[in-house]
Amino acid sequence: MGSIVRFENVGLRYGSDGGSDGETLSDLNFALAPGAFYFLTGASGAGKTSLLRLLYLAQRPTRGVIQLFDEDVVTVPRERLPGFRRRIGVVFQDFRLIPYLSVYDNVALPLRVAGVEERDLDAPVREMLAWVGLASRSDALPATLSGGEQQRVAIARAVIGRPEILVADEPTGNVDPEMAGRLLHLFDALNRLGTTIVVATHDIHLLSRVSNAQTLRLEAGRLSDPTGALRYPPRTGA
Ligand SMILES: Nc1ncnc2c1ncn2[C@@H]1O[C@H](COP(=O)(O)OP(=O)(O)OP(=O)(O)O)[C@@H](O)[C@H]1O
Repeated sequence: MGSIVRFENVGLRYGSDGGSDGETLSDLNFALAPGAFYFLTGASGAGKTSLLRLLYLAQRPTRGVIQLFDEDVVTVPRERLPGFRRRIGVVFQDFRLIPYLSVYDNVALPLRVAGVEERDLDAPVREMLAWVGLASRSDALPATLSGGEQQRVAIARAVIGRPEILVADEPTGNVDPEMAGRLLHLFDALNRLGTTIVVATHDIHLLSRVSNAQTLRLEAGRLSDPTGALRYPPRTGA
């Protein structure tokens, strides 16, 4: 125990070209503490999305060890990956809402996939829609929503299954500062319920808006540690 995510000597290279220095991500060594809030910052192209894709198991590293929930997820059999993915909520940079499903059905989707009975769906879905301020838009199709509203649907869908980790890639990228503040407030509230949060952003103004957040910074595929977040968290129960 002690960490919920652990990267050891992780590197990622896309394709087969490039020499030994052709990696997109290099020498990543860090651990994330359960229940903590992290911002991942860095310039465009620094590798933020790539690191998040490793974290939510959309991409395997070229080298190194990645542990989630104290298990090695690089060598784990493929059929076990969905079980890990269900424990991680993802807010994609481009939302990825299902265009032909209503707001309600988009948010209900993870519960339906997890086999929750229809009669048990309604209350949590309506509660979540109210939480993100979209109770009155539940029948709308995504294309009829504003960018900020779509972003909130994406967030509701990511958190409805009560993931242990929430990963969000530029979740305030398309909204005005007021909406960005509201979305961060949602993440903060979720964090207070115990969810570990990782938010990638190149908007450094966001960083000061969550009082207990730590910052990880990527520069050309390597992590630096402005707030000391990378120090391995103390092991409990020692
Ligand atoms: N599927 C891919 N195949 C090849 N190269 C890729 C792929 N995805 C990303 N890259 C490259 O990896 C580097 C890092 O990209 P990444 O999207 O991870 O950066 P980022 O920090 O998230 O950028 P942004 O803030 O612009 O989203 C870039 O040079 C990009 O071109």
